[in-house]
Amino acid sequence: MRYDNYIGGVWKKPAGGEYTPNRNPHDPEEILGHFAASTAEDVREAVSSAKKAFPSWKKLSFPERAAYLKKAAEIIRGKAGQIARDLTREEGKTLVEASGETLRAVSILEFFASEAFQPVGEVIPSVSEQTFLFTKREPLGAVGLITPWNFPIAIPVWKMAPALLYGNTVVIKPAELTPMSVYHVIDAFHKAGIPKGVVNCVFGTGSVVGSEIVQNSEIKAISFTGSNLVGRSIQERAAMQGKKVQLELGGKNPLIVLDDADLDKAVEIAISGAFRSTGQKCTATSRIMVDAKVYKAFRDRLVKKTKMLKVGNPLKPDTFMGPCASRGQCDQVLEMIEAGKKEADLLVGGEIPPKPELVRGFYVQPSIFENVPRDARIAREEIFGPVISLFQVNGYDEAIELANDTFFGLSASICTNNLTLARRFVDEIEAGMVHINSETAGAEPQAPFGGGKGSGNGSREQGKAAAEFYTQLKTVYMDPI
Ligand SMILES: NC(=O)c1ccc[n+]([C@@H]2O[C@H](COP(=O)([O-])OP(=O)(O)OC[C@H]3O[C@@H](n4cnc5c(N)ncnc54)[C@H](O)[C@@H]3O)[C@@H](O)[C@H]2O)c1
Ligand SMILES: O=CCCC(=O)C(=O)O
Repeated sequence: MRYDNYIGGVWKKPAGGEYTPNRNPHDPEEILGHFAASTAEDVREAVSSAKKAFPSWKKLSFPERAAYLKKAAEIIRGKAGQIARDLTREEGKTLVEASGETLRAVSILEFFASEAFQPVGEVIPSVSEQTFLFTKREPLGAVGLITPWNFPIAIPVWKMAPALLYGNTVVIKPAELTPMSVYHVIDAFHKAGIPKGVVNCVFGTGSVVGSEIVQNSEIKAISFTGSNLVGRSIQERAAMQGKKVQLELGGKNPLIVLDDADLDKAVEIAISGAFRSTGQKCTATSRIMVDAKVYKAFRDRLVKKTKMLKVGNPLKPDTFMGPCASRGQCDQVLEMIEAGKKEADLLVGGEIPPKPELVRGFYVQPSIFENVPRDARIAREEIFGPVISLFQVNGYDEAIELANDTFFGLSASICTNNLTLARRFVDEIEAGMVHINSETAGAEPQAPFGGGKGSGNGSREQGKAAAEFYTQLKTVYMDPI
């Protein structure tokens, strides 16, 4: 089946008439559908339809706009089973995770719909007793949303929901690898009766569709999640035009295990944080610093549990870890593992799983290295795959110093019962999101999401923080005549 762009409230064929197959990473022979391979002309049409729809969308009340979010949430919930299956088939994460992500998209829509009933702006005391001084938040206009493949429904929704609630119109470009999940979201908004032009979706490549969104002067702001390289180039291009930009980039997230930690719990936290979604989360655990007093006990339990993880077809209920999302991603992970073998000691994994039923898919074993030098590539570069580097440290001070010795600053975790050290960790770790006795991955829609250092540009998504990006403040001095 062919899937077209959604522009001005209708499904439209791409100007060039070209389509790209969407393949299942478990078995790339299986094609989910053919998606529009759009041109810059398609983007310009989408932007002009978003621009046209903006004045009347902006005029609706918050609850009126929120009603469309609520309706779209109901529609997605109603077919969550089918959407999750498609998500697994196009991205490769397990069905359990895909179902969780689909329902998370529903929660995000519901959260932002509920924000319609929260105060926006503030009343400020004026020096004049006559003056009513207040701020209001106004939408920016047509905004461009560029999303990655690793959370193919949650990330698009966590950008669309606040953008729309605060009165912006949207042009979204999903990742080439995972267009189906966004198709389901757009279809839900269409069925919810969203006014024409408020939501527009253009499928296609970053270099054509993404680039046109970035450079189009009618796009007032860009929210981007993806790689560092692309994000920084978007920032540069957008800055030249004075556009607002939000960047969510990579991570190299540390987990510290102190000598008083519950080791079984710490192992669970490490495995879930590092290997779920095949390690393809910006928040995945990738470096683990373990106190020397418990290093051997922790390492042995971690390796034993990792050997027991079931890697395989992500649609099967007993599978723990599916394939990488693409051949390119898999090759990149294998290349980093090969680099690791030269730099450190491999404890487990390190290969393509030797199972005949997996040879067509993009599979790699969950892998753990130890004796990793701190300047090794596997210690410094984002791998975006199921690979852990273990470090033996002497106490908290060495652990925190090593944890902070990275270009990135997205998420971090510590396992300890020591309140004093947990508190120090909160203050001293250079990360946007901090976990005590829970894994580095995971996010709730009502809390701000984002990182510092190389992981972004300081902007935060979700929660009340989302309003900062999708609105501008207007300060009003109101006096009687
Ligand atoms: N911090 C976060 O919240 C977060 C979340 C998910 C993924 N990521 C990061 O994303 C990366 C993996 O995702 P990816 O491979 O999809 O990243 P990517 O940067 O290649 O692509 C992200 C999006 O940008 C588009 N794009 C590519 N080139 C473009 C260009 N020149 N102009 C405009 N758009 C362009 C792509 O088509 C895609 O839609 C990882 O590095 C990961 O850490 C970060
Ligand atoms: O990959 C980035 C998003 C991470 C996330 O949503 C999670 O950890 O749950």
